[in-house]
Amino acid sequence: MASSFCTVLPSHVLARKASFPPAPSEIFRTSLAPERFRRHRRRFLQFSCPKVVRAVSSMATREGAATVAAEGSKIRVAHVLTVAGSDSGGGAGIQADLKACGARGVYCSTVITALTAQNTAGVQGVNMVSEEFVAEQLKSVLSDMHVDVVKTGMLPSVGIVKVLLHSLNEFPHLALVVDPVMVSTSGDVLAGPSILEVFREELLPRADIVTPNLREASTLLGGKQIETVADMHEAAKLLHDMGPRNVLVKGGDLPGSFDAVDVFFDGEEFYELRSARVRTHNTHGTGCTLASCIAAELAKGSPTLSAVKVAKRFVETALDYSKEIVVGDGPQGPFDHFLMLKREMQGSRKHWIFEPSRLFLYAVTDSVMNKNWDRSITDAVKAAIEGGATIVQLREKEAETGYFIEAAKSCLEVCRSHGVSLLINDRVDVALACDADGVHVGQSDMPVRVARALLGPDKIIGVSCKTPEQAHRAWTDGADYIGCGGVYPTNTKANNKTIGLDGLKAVCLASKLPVVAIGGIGPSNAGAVMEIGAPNLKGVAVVSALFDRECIVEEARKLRATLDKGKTSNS
Ligand SMILES: Nc1ncnc2c1ncn2[C@@H]1O[C@H](COP(=O)(O)OP(=O)(O)OP(=O)(O)O)[C@@H](O)[C@H]1O
Ligand SMILES: Cc1ncc(CO)c(N)n1
Ligand SMILES: [Mg+2]
Repeated sequence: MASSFCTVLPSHVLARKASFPPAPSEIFRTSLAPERFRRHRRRFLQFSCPKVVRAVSSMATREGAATVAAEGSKIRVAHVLTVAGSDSGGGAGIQADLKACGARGVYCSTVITALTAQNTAGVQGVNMVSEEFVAEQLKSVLSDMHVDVVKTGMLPSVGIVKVLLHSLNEFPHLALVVDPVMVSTSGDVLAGPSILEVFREELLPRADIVTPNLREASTLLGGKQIETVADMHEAAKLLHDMGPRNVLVKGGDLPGSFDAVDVFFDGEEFYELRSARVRTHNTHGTGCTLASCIAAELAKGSPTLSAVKVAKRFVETALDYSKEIVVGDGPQGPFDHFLMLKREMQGSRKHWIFEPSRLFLYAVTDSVMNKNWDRSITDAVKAAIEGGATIVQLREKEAETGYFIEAAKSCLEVCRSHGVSLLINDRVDVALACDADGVHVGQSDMPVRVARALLGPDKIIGVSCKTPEQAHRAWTDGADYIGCGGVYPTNTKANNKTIGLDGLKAVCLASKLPVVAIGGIGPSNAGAVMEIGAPNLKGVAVVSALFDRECIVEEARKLRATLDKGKTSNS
């Protein structure tokens, strides 16, 4: 059988590799930037079996999907090897590299050159790994794994640099990102002046990009003063003369600068990359993260300047998200690569596992009703909760997005303070923007699987179902509950088929998920609905019976009393 193998490698590697298109029915490797790959995808695919077609099609179209190759039904992922030191504090070095690659969707293997005892106060100790053992780690990884880009951080001795150069010679196709780590921001020496010569003479000429901070650029250039953006241009040019294909002089430490300015030079053009300077002490590991992100983007196939721009934006965003987090008591803290810690630490969000009993009295808001009764969404939600609602869904079909997000945030505060979950109808984007507890989708809204992929594992997803088949699908797609109806006729939804108590019962029996009944339910019939005798029917959802009434609190109390009564008589 003809075997098919295709690899998309960064454009800079393309320059070093064979021509395109490769011959069919032979093992081929080619190297294409994603733009070119997309254009040539058809030609690629005609050589490949259907499984390869599927794997390869998804890889160049999904942003951040770091697949670089398909072989039969197997998919190879973009892969960065970091050769760096460990930071016990977890903010810089190997730990930052792993997190950065993880956050950018790229696999990361590690060759550790040194162990540092380090925290937010500084570096307390360094324990170098022997040259032999660095060589052994390199051999283990490179002899077995398909690495796309090597990224270097702390290289504490000339011997270790030599060992690395030896491996790079054996694998000339590997792209190389050099972060010339020398002194930590706390002022501690991570690699002494003895390494300068081998850096200048051998490592930099091999690099696709080198990313010194101001101090490192100055040291590599024999002590040149770098105090202005103009000096950074000059330094980038002089460093480029040493042989790397591209240079990025980082200005994180540029004195008196309102922006965080980095200067990129590709040998022809200079680019000043500016971002807002985030006011924070949590900048430990920015350099390692930036270089790893660049490596990750190169591994996915980005051109170098794009990789640098994405990496810089990533660092800026992560710093902004983490500006208030506190991890240690020292002057320079780490930041959160996954943009999650702040939310967790604020303590407002409790990660409860979805508890089906929450469906008991499910209040669904309606923008038209609120307008008719001249109420804000927040006031309506407050009243429903006061009356005993156990979960709230915002169903704001007409609301403009900006207004909807603000209203949802305000409702979320109310809900959180009462331990009530808040879901958003249909609008996954709004749920994400305000960090709601989940969404409720209809059969023609965003599919549950897609919503789950966007929202992650711990958000609640409910889906409307009228039939046992839909209920089964909801389960296999990863929903948490189903909304079943309309049980009785209702004016809330035009042309909505009524399924009656029999239809509700059929869906409950077929469903492995908890069910909430909806459609024309109020205090007069809620009892009958709950009496159908399905253990997974956990509650009723109401719209008009609450929100199209003068006093929401009173109506909610009445409903709650009916439901509570049914519960006690059944137990
Ligand atoms: N406060 C800040 N706000 C925004 N961006 C910043 C800030 N500080 C640094 N950066 C950016 O972070 C990246 C890393 O630059 P920096 O000069 O901090 O590297 P570094 O000194 O090698 O970092 P470290 O040694 O702490 O890992 C650059 O793109 C820089 O512009
Ligand atoms: C291990 C290690 N590598 C790099 C840096 C630079 O931030 C650091 N502080 N520690
Ligand atoms: Mg650095």
